[in-house]
Order: sequence, then structure tokens, then C-alpha cells
Amino acid sequence: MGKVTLDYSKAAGFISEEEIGYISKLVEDAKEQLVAKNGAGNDFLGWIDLPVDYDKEEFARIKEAAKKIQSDSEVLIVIGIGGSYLGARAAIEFLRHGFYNNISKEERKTPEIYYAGNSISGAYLEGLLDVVGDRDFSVNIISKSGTTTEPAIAFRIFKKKLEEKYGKEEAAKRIYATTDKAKGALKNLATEEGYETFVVPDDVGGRFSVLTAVGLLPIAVSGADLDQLMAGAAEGRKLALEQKFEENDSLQYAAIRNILLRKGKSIEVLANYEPSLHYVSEWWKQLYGESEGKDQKGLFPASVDLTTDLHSMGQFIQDGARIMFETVLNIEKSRGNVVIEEEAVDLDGLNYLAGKDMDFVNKSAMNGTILAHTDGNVPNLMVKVPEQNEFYLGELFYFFEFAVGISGYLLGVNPFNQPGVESYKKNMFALLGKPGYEAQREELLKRL
Ligand SMILES: O=P(O)(O)OC[C@H]1O[C@H](O)[C@H](O)[C@@H](O)[C@@H]1O
Repeated sequence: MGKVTLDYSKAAGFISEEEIGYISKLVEDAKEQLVAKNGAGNDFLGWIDLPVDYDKEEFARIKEAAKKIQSDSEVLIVIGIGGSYLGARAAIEFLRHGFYNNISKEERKTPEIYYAGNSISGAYLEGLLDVVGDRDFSVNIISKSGTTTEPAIAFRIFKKKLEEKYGKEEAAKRIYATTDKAKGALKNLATEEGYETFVVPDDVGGRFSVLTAVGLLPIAVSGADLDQLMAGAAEGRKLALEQKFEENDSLQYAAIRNILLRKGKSIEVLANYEPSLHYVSEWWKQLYGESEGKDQKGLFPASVDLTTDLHSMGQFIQDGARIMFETVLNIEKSRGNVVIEEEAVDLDGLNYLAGKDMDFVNKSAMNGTILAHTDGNVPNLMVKVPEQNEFYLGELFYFFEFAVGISGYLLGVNPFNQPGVESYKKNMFALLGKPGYEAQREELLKRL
């Protein structure tokens, strides 16, 4: 069986063996600290053992709840933001049909899935309420803290719609709350109203929570195989924990990106060649951005969807300020393919491709781009994923999670907190007139 691997051969011209040898010792130290749980943020390391040590009773309950939602709902609304949103969406788009919500119900066999509470746009919510219409639906409200404004507002609106449609008692049976085991407004509301609840463990931060109920319930509703996802993550864990630096792709990824950062490559661009990976990049950006971007340090995580963005951002990557390196996510065996056929008259000049399939064209574009970008002084790394299935996604999630822990320690930051995200919230609450923010409000209004 294959595995998720890192190939940095195309970046070899930018990095020497000595540099790798030097940093490998630091990486091994960081790993020791991470696994011994004696480094910064060590009260948020529950994700390390999650693939092998999770709540089996809750896991079974997640599957049961998913079955109920599949049987009584045409639509599931998943409400959450950041780590309480991106993992589920990344997995569902990676694993399920590329046009999941648009294919026929008969073919899909599972509810349509939409996301809310990931912005404060009234126009978006109004549109989504129209999409649900009079159809049967359920809601999975996800918030670790239980107090985040965006999902709280969206939940209030969908809760009302449910209660109007089904009455309070039946509505409560269609609401699934994923939150802290004991505290927060959402937990209190769930207890008060009798919702089924799932737990975000205390020691698993939001951006590391995709393999808890946070990600697992929506992923199960979409029809994906949770057992395979967990098995893949367990394999990823084994590889990350047990292999020495020379064979350990996750450790090597942390090492190479830090070498490049120290050479002034302060942006990492994650590139994919499959639209269904767009949200994997979004999940990755939160994981890396919130983990590393602090104390005035860090690599800025950016992403591009290719070849799409070669027609927009491609110019900058090839030729603009040399401040970045690129990491290509390569799905080795595409999950779908279309053959290009010969035409009698070659008006579009494409007959030279007759008999070739789209994946051959896509991979040729990828390989050509990697060489062009390398020639343009953009070091290229590649993360290879053998196939687009649950097992390898689980492995990929773990690969990136483990690497960011190591990478954060190499940088000398606490990769498991996110103090910076509070600043905008304080200002927003003050401007909204939330009780307790009166003094700040006066100050801010003067500045606007
Ligand atoms: O799950 P919640 O508590 O609602 O948090 C949702 C997200 O928003 C916060 O502001 C943090 O920046 C994220 O790390 C978190 O994933």
C-alpha cells in the first residue's frame, strides 16, 4: 500500500545536505518535546493520540445520529467557523462527488449539506434559507467555546426556522450540538433544550479537531467511511511517531519549510490541481496560520488552485518578488477521468491530444509548472497522496498536524494557542454595543 509522502528533490538546488543535517537534530528535539508533552501548549496535545484513543461510545453515537439525519432530512446545515467548519468541509469535498449537492438524490443517497455561521453575511443566510425552503432539514451547530458570534447568530436563525416548521419539541430532535463537555452558552442551551450533544475534548484545539465529532458527524452524514478515515490517521500517527528523520516525511516537511523560511522565503503557497482540494488548502491555512503566525514570526500560508490560478496568480509566482516557496499537493491517481477524442477536422488544434486523458494533461501541466517555477527561483516541494479516499485523507490530516507542531517548536512559538484572534472580536463587540465594552466603544468611535 502507498502512503502520503514528501518529495523535496526539486528544492534540492535551494537547500544543502548540511543544512538538512543541522536542522534534523533540532527537529528530533522538537519531536521529543512534543511527544513527551513537555513543550509550550502541552495542555492541547490531545490530537496526538486521537486516531487510536478516541471515545468509542461517542463514535458509535455519531454514526447513529448520521443515520437518523440521512433518514429524516433532505438537507443538513452545518453551522461553525474556523476549526469548527473547515475540516468537515475539506473532507466532504475531498471524498464525495465534486457536485455533491447538485447530483440527484437517488445517486447521492444522503442529504444535501450546506455551511452557515462561517461569515456574518445576511445576504448569504437569506440565500441559504431560500435553498432549504420547506424541505426537511437538521442542524449541526459546532462551536468548541460555544460563544463564537458568527455561528451563534446563524444558529439563532436556523433554530427559529426549525421551531416554526416542526414545533419546539420535534425541532430539538433535529438539532445536534458539538461543543465543550461542560461550559459555554451553547452547552447551556443544549442542556436546557435537550439537544443531542457531542464533545470537543478540552485538550484538542479547534484547528486540530477534524477527527473529533466536530468533523466526524458532518463527514458521516455525507456517506464517507469514518473507520477508514480514522485508520488512515492512525497510520499517519504511526509513521510520524515511529520513523527516524531520514524516513519521516512529516518531520522532513517541518525541516525543509523552516530552512526555506530562514532563507527569506516567508510565504508558503500550497498548490493543488484538483478543485476538490480547495478546502483542504483552506483547512491547512488555518492550521498553519494560527499555529505559527505569532510573536512577530511565522511563514504566511497562502494557497492557489491550479491550473485555474496560473491564469491570475501564476504571473506573480513565476516572476514577482522572490519571497515564497510552493508545496504541491499531488493526487497520484485521479478519482475521475475523461478521454479527449479525435475530431475529423482539427479546428481547435487539439487532435495532438486525441486518445489522451485529462489526467495526463493535468499532470503534464503540473510537471511543467513545477519546473518553470523552480527555474523562476521558487523552491518546490511535493506532498504526494496516492488516492483520493478516506484512508489517505486521514493520513494527510495527521501528516500536516504533526508537522505543524514540530514546525512551531522550531520557530520558537507556542503552536497551540491563538491569542491574536481576540483583537478584532473586542473591537467588534465594542462597536456592536455589547454590555461591558462601553469605554472601548467611545474610543473606537472617535477613530472611525
Ligand atoms: O469552535 P469555536 O469556539 O466556535 O471557534 C471557532 C474558531 O474561531 C476562533 O476565533 C479561533 O480563531 C479558531 O481557532 C476557532 O477554530
